Amino acid sequence: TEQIVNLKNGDAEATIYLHGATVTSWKIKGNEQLFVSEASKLDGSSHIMGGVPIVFPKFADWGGPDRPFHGFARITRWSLKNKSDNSATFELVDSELTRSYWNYQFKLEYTVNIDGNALRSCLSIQNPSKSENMPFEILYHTFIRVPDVRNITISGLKGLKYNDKTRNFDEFVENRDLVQIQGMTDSVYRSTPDVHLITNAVGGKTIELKKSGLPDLVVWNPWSEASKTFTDLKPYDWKDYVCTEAGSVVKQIVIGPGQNYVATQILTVL
Ligand SMILES: O=P(O)(O)OC[C@H]1O[C@@H](O)[C@H](O)[C@@H](O)[C@@H]1O
Repeated sequence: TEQIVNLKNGDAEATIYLHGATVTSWKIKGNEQLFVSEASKLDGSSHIMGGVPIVFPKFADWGGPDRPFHGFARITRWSLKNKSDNSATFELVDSELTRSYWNYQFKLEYTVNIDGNALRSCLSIQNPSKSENMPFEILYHTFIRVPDVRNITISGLKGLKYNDKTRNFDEFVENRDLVQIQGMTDSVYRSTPDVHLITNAVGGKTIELKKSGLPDLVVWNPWSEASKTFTDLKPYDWKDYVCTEAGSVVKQIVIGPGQNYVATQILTVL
């Protein structure tokens, strides 16, 4: 059976694993824009450490070791529904396994499309139940490849509240115009604007992250010490990426019977 899907459109290429529907490669003129650790498992035995994993239906811990951290969508094989040269649509529906973690019916439809300098990810989250509301969290766990994480900046966060997981999850207000990564960073910013710019990405370029249906932004980099605690990271990987994770994780989204919710991310190399 097929493990990966390849897309091509002019100068752009992308690869998506059916495992987790994780985009693992996005190249413009041969230049890789995403980071995947060489230590990552790619055989379906764990989530992929890099690319764009999808976090659903819960961000982070959600009750004991039985429930997979960051949800089950990134560790489940999705099915391929449609494919053209430049786009592919994947689907994930509830199963006995997903209901054992989370007892809801659901259908996720995920379309990835490459066009010019843009990678578009569009998720439709559907509640097929006739009677039950469906509460969930959703997040694109994007690993942006960078030459040196110490030189990047992230715009659009000044004045916003965030919870800092490296400091007891306490709440702070961001006072920097441009956020830099100068140590271990694990911040959950809430209600952020729909556009953020990440500077000094591959080739010194700026990446625009545009989101809709995704109010929050998590910024994560483990830095050198914490890196060692991840078996799926190499010791120096932390320098080569920043995670800018567009999501709805502070407040759960609740959709009624028969409703759906659309969450979109567009990354563009400017
Ligand atoms: O190793 P994982 O499960 O992909 O998680 C990586 C990181 O993901 C981030 O989203 C979290 O904020 C971090 O706390 C976490 O360490």
